[in-house]
Amino acid sequence: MYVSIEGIDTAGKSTQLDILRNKFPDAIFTKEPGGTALGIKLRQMILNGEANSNIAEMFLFLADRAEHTKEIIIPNLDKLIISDRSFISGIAYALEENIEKLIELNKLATQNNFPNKIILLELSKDELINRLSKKKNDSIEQRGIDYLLSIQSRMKEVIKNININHIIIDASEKIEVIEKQIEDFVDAK
Ligand SMILES: Nc1ncnc2c1ncn2[C@@H]1O[C@H](COP(=O)(O)OP(=O)(O)O)[C@@H](O)[C@H]1O
Ligand SMILES: Cc1cn([C@H]2C[C@H](O)[C@@H](COP(=O)(O)OP(=O)(O)O)O2)c(=O)[nH]c1=O
Repeated sequence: MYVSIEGIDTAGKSTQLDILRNKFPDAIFTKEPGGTALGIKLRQMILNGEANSNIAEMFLFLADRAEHTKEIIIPNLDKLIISDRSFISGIAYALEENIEKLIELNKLATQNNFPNKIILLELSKDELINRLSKKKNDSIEQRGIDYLLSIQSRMKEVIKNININHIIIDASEKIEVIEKQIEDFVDAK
């Protein structure tokens, strides 16, 4: 089963994934971008802001996703896969582009391998401001609060309209409360 944890920067994905590694020791843990050797190079280029074109940046993420799908997702579909981000981020962060067109591009990149379950960690504006203030912001995070909140809204729009089993969790809940909700959702048939 392929599960994706989604959420804007600082939503708490890495924190939950560190806990999930102990709960699901046999699962394959991965991420986008950067889940493959090629993806690591692509992620570095992107986060260093090397793409001047937003469309070029989008295609770099699609290339990461295509490589991730071939190298990690498809070979492990018989196991539990838990990924830090997926095509949902790909659609949500490409703010200027049409969602339907992006779904088609992501179907191509993933060879129609979308997650079976999606977990969205949803942040309030105040909590986002609080958390971003505590870290060095990369080129995407430097685009600001309203940019990230509009991405979060777009994530919710895509998740609610695409027919994939999902849960939306309040990311400002206590870490252990979020953990329990995630584990129950992943364990549910
Ligand atoms: N439930 C939570 N409550 C309060 N702070 C949290 C919670 N989850 C994560 N954090 C903190 O928020 C920051 C971002 O968490 P992180 O897991 O790195 O987010 P992401 O991987 O989504 O960018 C970290 O400082 C982390 O300790
Ligand atoms: C997967 C993906 C991520 N992104 C963004 C989300 C993050 O800002 C950045 C990835 O940085 P990363 O540090 O890997 O994620 P996070 O900050 O959540 O730990 O790229 C896209 O713009 N498009 C995509 O397709």
